[in-house]
Formats: sequence, C-alpha cells, structure tokens
Amino acid sequence: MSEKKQANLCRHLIDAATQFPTSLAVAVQKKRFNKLIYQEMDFAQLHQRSDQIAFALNQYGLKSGDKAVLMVTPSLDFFSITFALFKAGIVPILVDPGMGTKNLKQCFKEAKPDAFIGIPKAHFARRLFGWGRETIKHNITVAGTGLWGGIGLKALLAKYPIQENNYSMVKLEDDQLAAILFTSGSTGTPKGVVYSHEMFEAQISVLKNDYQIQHGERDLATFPLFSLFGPALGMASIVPEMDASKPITANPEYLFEAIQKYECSNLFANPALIEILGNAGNKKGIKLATLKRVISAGAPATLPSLKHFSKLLNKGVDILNSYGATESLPISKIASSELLKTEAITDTGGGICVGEAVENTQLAIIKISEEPIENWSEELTIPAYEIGEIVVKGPQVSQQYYARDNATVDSKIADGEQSRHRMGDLGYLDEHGRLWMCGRKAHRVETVFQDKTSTYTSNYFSICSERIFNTHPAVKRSALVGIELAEQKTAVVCIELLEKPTESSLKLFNELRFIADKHDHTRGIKHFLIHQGFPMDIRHNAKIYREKLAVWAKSEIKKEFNK
Ligand SMILES: Nc1ncnc2c1ncn2[C@@H]1O[C@H](COP(=O)(O)OP(=O)(O)OP(=O)(O)O)[C@@H](O)[C@H]1O
Repeated sequence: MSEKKQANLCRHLIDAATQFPTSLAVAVQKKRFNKLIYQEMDFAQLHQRSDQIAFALNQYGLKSGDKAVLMVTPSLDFFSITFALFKAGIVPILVDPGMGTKNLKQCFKEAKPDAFIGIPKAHFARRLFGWGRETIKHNITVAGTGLWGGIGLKALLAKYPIQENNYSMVKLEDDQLAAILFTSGSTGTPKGVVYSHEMFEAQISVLKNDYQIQHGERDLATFPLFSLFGPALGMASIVPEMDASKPITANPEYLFEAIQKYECSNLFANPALIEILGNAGNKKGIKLATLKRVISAGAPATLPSLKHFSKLLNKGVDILNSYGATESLPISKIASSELLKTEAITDTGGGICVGEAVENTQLAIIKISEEPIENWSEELTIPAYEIGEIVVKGPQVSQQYYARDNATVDSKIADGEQSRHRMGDLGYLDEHGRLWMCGRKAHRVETVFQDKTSTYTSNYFSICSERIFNTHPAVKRSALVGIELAEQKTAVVCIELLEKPTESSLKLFNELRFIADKHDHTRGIKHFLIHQGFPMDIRHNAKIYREKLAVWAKSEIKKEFNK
C-alpha cells in the first residue's frame, strides 16, 4: 500500500543542498556575441531559489494540486521553477514543443491547466492559438515582462519575497498525481502520461543502481527531462546552447566545448545527436576523454553510428542504449560493446537487442491483439523467441493516461496493486531474458493474399524487415508501410538512397527483391519505391511518420499501375 503523504522527489535536492551546498548543480551555456558564456548555480542556490519561487507562486494564488504548463527553455530558471512546482505540489504539464501547434492545443484542452509559465515566445503562441483559454487563470512570463497578460517572474519574486528561507515543502501520497508528461505522438495524438513521485523515485533509483551515477558527476544534459534528474542525483547538469526539441540542429562544437570545460563524466543524448557528434568529432579528431558513460535513449540506435561515436571515447567506455517510453522510463538497457555483437542477428531480421530489464522491472510478451485486456494472467505470455507485444511491470510504470480513459483501458492490464503497461511495441525475449524490439504494433503489416485455392498470410514487422534492406550498400534507410491494393493489404518498402541514383532503379529493386526472398522476415515483399526524404519527427530524426508515407506510397504505386 502507498505510504501516506510522504513523497516528494525534492527531498533529494534538499539532501544535496545540506550535504554539499557549494557543489555545482547546474551550468547553462549561452551564446553571446560569438562567445560562449556560462551561468552557474550550486545546490544551495537551487534549493533557495526554488523555495522563493514556490512561496511566491502560492502567494500569487497557485496551490497544491493546480496544474501549470511549463514552456521554458532549459536555463537556470527552468530548473528553479520545476523544483519550485514540485515543492509546492503544483503539477507541471510538460510538452514537447516540436509536436506542432495543433497537437499542443489538444494537449492543453485535455490537461486543463490552471496556469501557464513560459518564455515570451510561448506566451505569444498561447495567445495566437488560444491554448488553454478555457481554464488558465494565471500567466507567468519567464525572461520577460508581464506584457502577456500575467506577471513576469522577476516582478512576482519582488512582490512576494519569502521572509525566512523555510518553505515548507508539500508532501504527497506515493501514487498521487505529481506531473503530466506528454508522449511525442508518433502513433497518433500525444497522450498525457500521469507521473507520481513514486515513479520519479524509481527512476532515480535505477539511475543510481543500474547506471551507477554518483554524486559529484557532471552530465552534459541534452534532454530537459533527464537534466532534471541531475540535481536529484547530486550530479551537475551542464546544459548546452541548443534547441532541445530539435537536437539535430545542435552545433557539435558547442557541446564539445561544454564537455571539455566541465570535464563531464556523463553524456545523455538521443541516437540522432550521437550520430551528429560522432561525425563531427571524427572529422576533427576529437577525444572526449572525461566521459565515463554515455546514455542513448528515445529511439532505436543505429549500429554504424554507435561504432563511429565510440571512436571519440576512451577504451572501455560504453554507450548504454536504453529502451523505454514516456509511460515507463527506462525499461531495459544494453551496453554498446554487447550490442555490437548482435549486429548479424539484426541485419538478418532478428530485431534490435534492447538488453535486460532494469531493477524491479518485469518483462513479458503477449500475443498481438488490439483488444483490451482487463486482468493479467501468466497464461497470456508466449514462449521465448515468439514475437508479440511487450508488456512491462515495475515502480516506474505509469498507471494511467490523463483524461484519456480509452487509451488507459487499451494499454493497462490490472495485476494486483499495480497495472502492467502494454507498450504498443512488438518484440521477443531470448533464452537469456534479453529483450529484442521488432517495431511498433501499429506499424506491422499483415497481408492476406487469396487465390482460387488458398489463403496466404504474412506478418511483416518494421524493424526486422527494414534492417535487412538497410544492409544494401545503396540504401540509407528504409520504411515499411502497408497499403490497400485491389482490396488486399500489401507491404511496400520505401527507400532513401545514400546517393543520387545514377542508373534506373529497376536493378536496385531486383536486388532488394532477391534480398527479401532470402529472409523469413521479408519473404514476399515485392514493392519498392524511392523516396527523396522521409517525413521524420524532428526530435529523434529516427521515428518515421509512416501514416503520411503510406498515403504517398499508395499514390505512387497507383501511378505505376496506370502506366
Ligand atoms: N532503445 C530503443 N530502441 C528501439 N525503440 C525505442 C528505444 N527507445 C524508445 N523507443 C521507441 O520509442 C517509443 C517511446 O517514445 P515516446 O514515449 O516518446 O512516444 P512515442 O511512441 O514517440 O509517441 P506516441 O506513444 O504518442 O505514439 C517506444 O515505445 C519505442 O517504440
């Protein structure tokens, strides 16, 4: 049973501020007139400033249980405000601005925020698009004035100064709503994931025990949510000058400088950024000798880019590839040295190995289905090596979506006090208990072919089949989509080429058909199309918008048939 009203992850910040008040907690890199400058804050300052903000927010009328959209770029204020919200029991609503204005509007409609805390640009968009118009009562502008209809943070703090620094932090029940984090929406409208302090505590514990993060470390934090864990672990978060919602636009030089200046021991980055840093670093012969650990998360890793990036690291330093989702972060991990040994399996259709479960986490695979499952039973599990839907149970697993009862019913399975979460991802477990990821459930293509005498069915999985075609030397990446053709579901593979084609694509397609026929996971795939540049998510540059691609593929195939 959950303990009564004891939970607040800020207890870790208070511990750090007591034990090592003058250690660096946050450093933010900024570009000013062609120069990189740094703003810093120690643990005592972060604790004090978040107390001041929490107090002022309460005086301004915000109370525990209220919800506040937070659209502030990573900065000293971002850290202070986030910890202030947690201290005051105000629920931060965190969205990825990269998801687009239409999705954002829908998120705010569902989350019903009471307050909006943002930089001027965010307030401008709020007013322009009418975000949260129905419910927002308080507006606070960070790094700007109250021109936007509310109050500036500076003015707020001047108006309500805390008397003595003794803000009494709100404590919640373990499973009470602490934050709402929206998914990135690669398979539909983003969903608000309900976070509790118990989930945050479990994540902190995994970072300490599975990832061995220790007090005194310094992390180059390229992802805002992860950067918040730094101070909770006694680790300094070094935030580089970059747009965190578009990591692929980051300037590698800035990141290298920050790592070197602060002698960072940890780097947290998504696979797209790892690729960019690897390319730039190898060109310049850079060595990142202080890094002891690199954590890659958020999207499937590509093995060539891991190999490339590893050349910048000291011998023996691993890139830890983490698998998880907003609903459960992390679930499993595998070190690059292990992952590279699995390359041959991936290249022949065996999926990507995402490693073993992190502490206190149970993995299971169930039969693929779209039907809700009310109650868990061990009988639902299927044997090792059989591909099905990945199901996860553990203290870091969110128990529900916010205001999305249908999505909750579709993805949670009651199992005692905790629900299991259906990941919407397909995969299998091997005999060592390692998890292999085969693609998203929504991206599988089930084809049925009927002739006069028989019916033939084939199931194609995105990661399994694409990694096979990606081995062709001309292919940069590929994307499997399903289209209706003559009333039959047909698998089509779209191809992005490494270089502009010099000859007819007929030869390439024949070679790809030959490859397809050699492997169980691709046998029967006959349709290929060349695409100039897939529609991708801007955060990861790894998640292909297949729904859009399928519409394009259908029209292209039709054109070919009509020729
Ligand atoms: N290491 C990894 N290897 C392979 N896939 C990964 C890895 N890490 C994350 N993923 C993919 O990313 C998904 C989680 O992403 P996220 O929580 O941002 O939401 P989303 O799936 O992009 O959005 P939505 O759920 O709204 O469609 C996982 O379910 C999985 O498909």
